[in-house]
Amino acid sequence: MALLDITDLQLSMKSYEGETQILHGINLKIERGEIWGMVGETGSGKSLTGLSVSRLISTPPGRYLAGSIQFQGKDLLKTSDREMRALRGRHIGMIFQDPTTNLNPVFRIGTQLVDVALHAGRTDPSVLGLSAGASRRDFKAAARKTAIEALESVGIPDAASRIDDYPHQFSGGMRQRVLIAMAMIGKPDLLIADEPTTALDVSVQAQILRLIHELVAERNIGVLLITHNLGVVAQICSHVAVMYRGRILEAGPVLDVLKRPSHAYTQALLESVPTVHTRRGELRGLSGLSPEMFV
Ligand SMILES: Nc1ncnc2c1ncn2[C@@H]1O[C@H](COP(=O)(O)OP(=O)(O)OP(=O)(O)O)[C@@H](O)[C@H]1O
Repeated sequence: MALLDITDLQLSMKSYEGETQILHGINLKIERGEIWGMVGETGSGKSLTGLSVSRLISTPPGRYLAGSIQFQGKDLLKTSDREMRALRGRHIGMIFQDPTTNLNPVFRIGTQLVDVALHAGRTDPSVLGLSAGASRRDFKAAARKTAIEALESVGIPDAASRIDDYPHQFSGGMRQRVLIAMAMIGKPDLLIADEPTTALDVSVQAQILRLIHELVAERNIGVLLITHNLGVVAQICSHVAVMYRGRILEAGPVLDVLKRPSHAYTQALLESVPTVHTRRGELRGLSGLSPEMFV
């Protein structure tokens, strides 16, 4: 059984203009230990695919027209909201783009991490090293200890005292580490990361990618990494899925797809990446390519 098995996922969204189909039959299988990069131009449906797996799309305006999302054999599209809340934060971790909007500025880092640890602990006390009968006080103490360990595991020095800082006392890279710690606190089996390094400068971006790579190797989890950046994919992904207008055009091991792209769109996408040798005016755009050329 695959860790995550998305089959023929079709999603439409309603807006004031009417209902539009956004995902046109997504198929994707992620096993433990794999880091899947999902690339594609803006609006191709990457984020809505990730949000579907986390079941964070409200229905309405969203509507699933067909398909299933099997997570460890359970169809997430048929899972109750209550069960989904328990899965998120425990079995499915999430990291989103901008750490400034995902950390609450008025609460200490520790308060926010402890909240997440307590949520995961309520679902499964073993995450905090406790049994179900543990007292409230035990839960609180264990959640704080787990929060400090989580900060240490993402490389925050002096975690035991930094945990009482406020978000503004952390740099952008450190805040993103906190969000990774938060996503990993429940010891998830699957991590969904949507543009986790886009807001960071290049050297911090590389550190964060290295950290995600290390966590995957250490904990043998599966990752869906959504990005518009092929450089990020080449750096840490084992596999890649190329999206275009709500469809996956091409998917497979990263070396195969990037070295021998079988699709004209993937080729065009690769050619559009600037290199140090690209001269001004040489950049290739993707405009003018219609989806009919590819599907
Ligand atoms: N709430 C919504 N209601 C209606 N349409 C939406 C909604 N959210 C997204 N869409 C549309 O769905 C399409 C896919 O959006 P999505 O955010 O998944 O793209 P993306 O590939 O992640 O793009 P980006 O790289 O810009 O984040 C877009 O055309 C977008 O306009």
